[in-house]
Amino acid sequence: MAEFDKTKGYQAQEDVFFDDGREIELLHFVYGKPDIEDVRGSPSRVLQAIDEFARTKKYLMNVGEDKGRIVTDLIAEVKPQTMVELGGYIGYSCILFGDAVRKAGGKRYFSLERNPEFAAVIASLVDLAGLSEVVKVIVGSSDVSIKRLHYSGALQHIDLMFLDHYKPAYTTDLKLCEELKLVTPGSVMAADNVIKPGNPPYLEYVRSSVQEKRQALEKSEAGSGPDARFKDRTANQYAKRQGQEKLDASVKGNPNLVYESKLTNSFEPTGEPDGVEITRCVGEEK
Ligand SMILES: C[S@@+](CC[C@H](N)C(=O)[O-])C[C@H]1O[C@@H](n2cnc3c(N)ncnc32)[C@H](O)[C@@H]1O
Repeated sequence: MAEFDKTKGYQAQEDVFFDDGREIELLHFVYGKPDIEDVRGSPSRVLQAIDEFARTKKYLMNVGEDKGRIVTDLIAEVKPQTMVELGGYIGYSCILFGDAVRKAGGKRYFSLERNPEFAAVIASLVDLAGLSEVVKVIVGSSDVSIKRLHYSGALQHIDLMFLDHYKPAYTTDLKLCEELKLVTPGSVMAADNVIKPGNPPYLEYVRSSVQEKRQALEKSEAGSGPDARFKDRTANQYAKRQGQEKLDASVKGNPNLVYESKLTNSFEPTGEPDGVEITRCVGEEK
């Protein structure tokens, strides 16, 4: 693994590091650039402007360049027709990966974002980047949006999914996608932040054999709260807007799907170690 380039480090993450007005400040920063007309229509220039804000003004919880490259390489390999991201924030991953999907010949990038203010920021920056034909921003909780997109026929299969939202929801949303047959053999998942802050229940699930998953399902007593292995800070990250989060404990998934899963180590844009778990669905046992 290459070293982290300290000259590119984001500002340090504060105690309150989002939803304090900085997302709108970012919009003013980007649209106030003297060369804004050269930025228009250029995904890489929009990303540069976002990075500049996060390096010189305030931290932003973006995937960043290093982990971003892991996923853009994956997009070039998988060539997804349809890619879904869970958690869009201000649109960094959406612009980086939506552009990569378009370059790889793909048709659709769905960005699912629960906070309507953040979703509006994503839509504005996606438009600025000239990606509105490929990217659809979907406002709402990921599980509700996945179901609606599925039942409306707008989403029939997920070729590649980037998980980067409420950490305890990674496993329940993956299981939901399995149940709806959106994730089938051939689907690939890339999960962010599996080192920082970490996601033991998700890693356990995607690294389990079919046999282990069937056994776990038989003795499953999952409640609607987050798994106790998450730290309070992670479990309550969105409490300001959401209060006590509830997860759908009735979602069983499809334990018969065979996964091959591997961690790629990398860095947060601040330079802290993190990793992306890449999981390939390679078959289904009957
Ligand atoms: C780490 S940020 C996403 C960063 C983004 N993927 C990037 O790299 O540019 C997580 C985002 O997920 C959103 N989020 C959290 N839980 C969600 C849920 N259940 N459904 C949809 N969005 C959610 C938050 O509002 C936040 O904007």
